[in-house]
Amino acid sequence: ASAVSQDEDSSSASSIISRFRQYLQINTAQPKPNYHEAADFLISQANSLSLESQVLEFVQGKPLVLLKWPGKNPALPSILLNSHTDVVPSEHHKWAHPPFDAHLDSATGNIYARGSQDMKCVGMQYLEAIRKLKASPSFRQPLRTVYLSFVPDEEIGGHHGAEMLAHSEVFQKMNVGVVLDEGLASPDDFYRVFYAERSPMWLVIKATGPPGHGAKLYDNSAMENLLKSIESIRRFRAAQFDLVKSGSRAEGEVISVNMAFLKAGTPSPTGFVMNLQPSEAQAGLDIRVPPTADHLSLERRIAEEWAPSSRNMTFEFKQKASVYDKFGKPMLTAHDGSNPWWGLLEEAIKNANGKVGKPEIFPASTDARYFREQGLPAIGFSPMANTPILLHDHNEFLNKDEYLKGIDAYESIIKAFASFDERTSDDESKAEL
Ligand code: MET
Ligand SMILES: [Zn+2]
Ligand SMILES: [Zn+2]
Repeated sequence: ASAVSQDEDSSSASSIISRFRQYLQINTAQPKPNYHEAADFLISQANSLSLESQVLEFVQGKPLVLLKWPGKNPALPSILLNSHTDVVPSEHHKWAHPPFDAHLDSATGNIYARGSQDMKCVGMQYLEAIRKLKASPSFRQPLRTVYLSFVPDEEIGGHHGAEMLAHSEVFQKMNVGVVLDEGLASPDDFYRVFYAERSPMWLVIKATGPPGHGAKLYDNSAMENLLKSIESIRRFRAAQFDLVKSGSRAEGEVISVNMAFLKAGTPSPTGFVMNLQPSEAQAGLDIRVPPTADHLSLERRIAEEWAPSSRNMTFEFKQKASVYDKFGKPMLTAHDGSNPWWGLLEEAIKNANGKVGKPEIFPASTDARYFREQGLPAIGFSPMANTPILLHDHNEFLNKDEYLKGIDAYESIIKAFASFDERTSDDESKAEL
């Protein structure tokens, strides 16, 4: 076939979908993601698009793929399109289609795969949007440099991925002006856009107490001590949830607390010993804290009510992110006239026939916090309208037409961002230095 027909072929909807499915079929599930296969695939995509590429391995075995589309004016702050390559584990047997088959349902057009929403869709959509822009006669080269980062380990905290990137010398040199990262699907036809996120706090509380006969009623057992905490945590959780149920707060505006595990008991070959009260009991809690919440009072509550030493309890944070950036300000990206990127994004989405919802706080956590921490504006956006929210759930899917529409949205956004010619006052002060 001639070069031209090959080009036409690579831009056809079916080849776009097949590349998406190929990426989805790479098993990058935690805790043993196949990162090298994903990196090889991404580099091959970059080569087919003539993008510059490098693999950063801040931690061995955890490649971070960084792609560059150089702009005409490299002095202007660049655009960073971020996505993570890992996905959460799945209970394979509970899925209608195996999570790494990327099964395409011919009747509905739904593509079933772990990562179809979170967030291999976004990573591939960036690339497909660039493919379209490169092929479009009215836009061949961006004014600003566009970077794409495909980072490892987001699902386990991002410490060996985005966090190290954001602290690296490479990142300094990239002179990033704005970051795009993941958002959430929306069941209605409005895309969701996020200007902040809740900080993760993964807490393990542990109770100890004297062991005893299973028939004895006594005070201060480990189980009793832990249950008192759990009662208190449940009251707090219910009060926060009530604010959401009554409509007075959005999901991202309250502190959520959910139990991730309970661990106690003395194992026996048939299960657990029944007539022995254990001397230790633990609970793991996934807590999410809005950037404007009073996190000091939450920490006091943890120390005084949820794990008081007076009740023989201790606690440990498995993950605890700051709610402040490096200037000591809560991590909130401006979403008014003071941030030109916000208006550009909304307008670009509308130009691609998309509807945009009200700016929200992302209820979970993303790598965007590492960029916001550096004082950069970061916007959470995954173009998935008319889609049930299935991240981390069974049968995660994305419809192929919705995926294709998302590429149009990014084409419009990347074009607008990369062409944006006005220096913000911040850029000017940087340029003076
Ligand atoms: C604790 S890092 C965040 C991991 C994942 N994105 C979550 O929100 O659960
Ligand atoms: Zn994600
Ligand atoms: Zn996730």
